[in-house]
Amino acid sequence: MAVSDYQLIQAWNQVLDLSGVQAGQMVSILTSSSTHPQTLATAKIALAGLGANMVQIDLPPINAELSLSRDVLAYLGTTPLTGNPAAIAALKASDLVLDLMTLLFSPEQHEILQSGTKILLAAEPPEVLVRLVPTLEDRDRVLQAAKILEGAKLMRAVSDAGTDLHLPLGQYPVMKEYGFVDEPGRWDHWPSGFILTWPNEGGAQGKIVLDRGDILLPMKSYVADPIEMTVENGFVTRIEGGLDADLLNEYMASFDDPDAYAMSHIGWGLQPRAYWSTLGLYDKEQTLGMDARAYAGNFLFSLGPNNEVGGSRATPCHIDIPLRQCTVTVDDKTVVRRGVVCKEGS
Ligand SMILES: O=c1ccc(O)c[nH]1
Repeated sequence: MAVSDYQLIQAWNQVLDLSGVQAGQMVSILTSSSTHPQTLATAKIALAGLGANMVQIDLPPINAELSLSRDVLAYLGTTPLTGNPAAIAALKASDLVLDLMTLLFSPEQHEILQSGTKILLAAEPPEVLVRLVPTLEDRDRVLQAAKILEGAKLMRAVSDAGTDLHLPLGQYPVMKEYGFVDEPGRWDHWPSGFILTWPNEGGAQGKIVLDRGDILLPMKSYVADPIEMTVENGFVTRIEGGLDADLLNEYMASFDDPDAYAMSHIGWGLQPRAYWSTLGLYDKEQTLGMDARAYAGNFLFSLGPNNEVGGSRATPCHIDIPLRQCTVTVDDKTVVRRGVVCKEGS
């Protein structure tokens, strides 16, 4: 429901403070046609109140003729920044980029981060931003989980529905999403609150069963009939089930890209203020579904790109699938038991 400008300015103040924004620092606001006007207007007021130096870079939307979905997280890789050296130069010259457009998983994002610039993505609607405004406790929770995941050799996910997934680790770094950018060169997403990494190339093996009620993104649907995925040597080789499986198969086949079936990021949700049920309360185009990705106790796996962590796969097809009721272990620690986050990875 509607958020007052005052409330959203307060939320921006909290996020910018946690992100260490100082008076005089250079902040670029990256926008496009999908940018929410209230999010933009209140960001500018909060930045002015901090005495930050700001510029807005507005870019035309792209990929409309290529993407079957209007969701900005559905079709990745090329972005309105691709091939725009003037805009990239401005962002690299900034201390912080507020990405109200969505650069996720793009080569340009890497280039900008490597210059030391921080990037904070904020594309959910104002009421979700306000409800899930990040806190230091959110960061602590994610950093605790990162301590367990960093250096680990194996993640496993099992469920009564039949999931039994073996995910060797070590090749890729851990990504911590807690909603603000407190170090140079860091990317984060407000709202979030989850931990992720990638399985070793070709290492993921086993079976994933999407049970009734599990979520498909960007479809933004709750699975009605179970979908069974076979994972062999890091790729999903079979997707079987009923109508949901048929819909997913057609959508993924439309990319005509074998990399779309590669295992992408894996991890679990840690955000207590996010809910599995929220997705059902929004029109599909009103949210990216970050509640679904972040709710505490999900096992979130993804298909498609791994360029985010230096891999070679930049497929535009990106599917995020948070599962309920899974038990997730990292080496000998249980981090989620039947959909409930364990304290300290007991
Ligand atoms: O914040 C995000 C959003 C989508 C995704 O796949 C990962 N992290």
